[in-house]
Amino acid sequence: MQTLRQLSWFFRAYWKRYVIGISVLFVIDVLMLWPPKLIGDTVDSIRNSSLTDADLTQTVVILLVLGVSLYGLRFLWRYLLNGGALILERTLRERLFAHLTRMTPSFFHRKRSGDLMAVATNDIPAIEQTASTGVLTLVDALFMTVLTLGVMVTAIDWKLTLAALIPMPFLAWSTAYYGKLLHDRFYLAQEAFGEMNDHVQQSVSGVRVLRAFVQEKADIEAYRRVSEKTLERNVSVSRIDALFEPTIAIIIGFSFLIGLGYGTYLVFTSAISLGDLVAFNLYLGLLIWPMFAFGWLVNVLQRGGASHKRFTELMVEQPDVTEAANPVTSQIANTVEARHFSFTYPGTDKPALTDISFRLGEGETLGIVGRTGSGKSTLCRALLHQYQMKEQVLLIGGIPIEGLAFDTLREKIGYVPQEHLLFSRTIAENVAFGKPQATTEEVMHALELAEMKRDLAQFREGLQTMVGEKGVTLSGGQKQRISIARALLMDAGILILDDSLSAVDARTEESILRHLRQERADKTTIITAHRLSAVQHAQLILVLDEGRIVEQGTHDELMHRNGWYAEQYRRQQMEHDVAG
Ligand SMILES: Nc1ncnc2c1ncn2[C@@H]1O[C@H](COP(=O)(O)OP(=O)(O)OP(=O)(O)O)[C@@H](O)[C@H]1O
Repeated sequence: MQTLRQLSWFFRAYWKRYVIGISVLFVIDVLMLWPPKLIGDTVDSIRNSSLTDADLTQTVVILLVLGVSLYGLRFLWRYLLNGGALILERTLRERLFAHLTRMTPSFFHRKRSGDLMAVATNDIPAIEQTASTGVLTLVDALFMTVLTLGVMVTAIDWKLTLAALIPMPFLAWSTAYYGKLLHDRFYLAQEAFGEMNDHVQQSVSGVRVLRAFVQEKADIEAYRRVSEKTLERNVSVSRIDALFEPTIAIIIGFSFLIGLGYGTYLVFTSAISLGDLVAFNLYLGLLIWPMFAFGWLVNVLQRGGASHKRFTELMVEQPDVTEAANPVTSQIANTVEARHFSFTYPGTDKPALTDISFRLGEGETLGIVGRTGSGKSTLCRALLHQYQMKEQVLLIGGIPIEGLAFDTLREKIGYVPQEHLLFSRTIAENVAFGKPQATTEEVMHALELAEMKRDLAQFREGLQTMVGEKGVTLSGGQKQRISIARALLMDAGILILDDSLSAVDARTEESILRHLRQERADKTTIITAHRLSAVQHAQLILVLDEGRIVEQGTHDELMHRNGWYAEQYRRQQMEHDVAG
């Protein structure tokens, strides 16, 4: 019941649909009570030899009309109630999707993507079931039981009715008991399904690595284990499922037994007629469906409840970065500043960045270099306000980033992440992702700046070439350059290239950087790189080590300093000369 209460917002929003659907169900239930009485009376007329042709014809006509009416009405409630449940399913899915898109990276680090997908594909339909089967069984079983019992008591015999109901408390107790077990087991089964989903997702996306490391057999074995676990948990759900119906059947059987035994006695003592006994048994037959329906109701509600719990657990998660109450939305300058900025990832003890300070003027380029794991990407992501941090330490256009509207900050910064992600769409759509209204000329220009125009000529369908699963497989360098083109098309005031030139050769890197300098003369650029040639033209280069700035200055200053930068630069030049 709690699940239905939790969905009350939906029933209120679509109340007309539910009021009409439930009214139709009520009418059906009332109509269903007529045939047993008609048949009972006919039996009595046969027994008394008082049945006339006219009576029989009338009964048959009434039964036929009832049959046709029930046919139409049953279609109507199904259309209304099941249609409503499908709307609920869509609404929940849209809410979940919108919620996921608001979440910050730490959420996605904590949650497994396979499990998130399982909630969308497996739990939401279980919730949908509560709004269709759940509502139907609750309302229909309730109406049918009350109405049938009412007729049995008033039109036949109250003592017989009461006697037939003796086994019913057992039914209530057993369904409640099974229901509780089912809720817990179904929750665990859904959890295992999420885990299995996640395994498939990781194996499919990482199939190349799996093969390269000859781990197929080990992975199949690991998958077998999680699939076995899912099976075990689902079987434990099925065990309860399987107990529901036989238990209900036994209890109904007892009711029939009492009805028949005590009913026959009442016929013999002339307390009721034979026709009454026939009608009574037909009414008892009408109660079979509501009894099973109560069982299903408990089943569906418990499954829905367990799934709703999983759904809610995701929906109550709040993004750890929230927008300021009155954020700045106006135009801001392209400057970047850090004032003694330190940062520790949530859930870790060691700071990823410590006491970072620098100032970058409009039109300048900042180079960030350093050993792997020294904090370069963390600094880029911090500038994008992906994590909650101390206030007033990172400023864009002189304004602390936590005071900027999300949209203002995102429009201000173009970002090419280390892990470039292209969508299964055309090259043109991938490039114009952030600016769908871009003209073909603009897209081509961005590709030209990213040194991708020449590669495009290799593809028969040019800009319309599909990328990824359904299209061509691009090289790492090509993907990187399309990602760069995507960011360049945005023409943002600040551009962050996070190790975005690692998969292109030195000459291509050089021309891309030259294009950047020409096109973005008044705009600011931040480049992180392992190949130092990518930052040597920067006005300021920061060398990070274990999250601290250990050297800073221009290329010439750093070469003069003769530290890590100078040593790395000479080594890389030597390697380049040897390779060249
Ligand atoms: N989401 C995260 N949660 C916790 N720690 C993290 C997270 N991301 C990175 N770190 C840690 O923060 C430190 C800096 O990582 P970061 O990715 O910024 O380094 P990097 O200099 O960009 O490395 P690379 O050159 O290999 O890309 C590392 O010790 C890393 O393990």
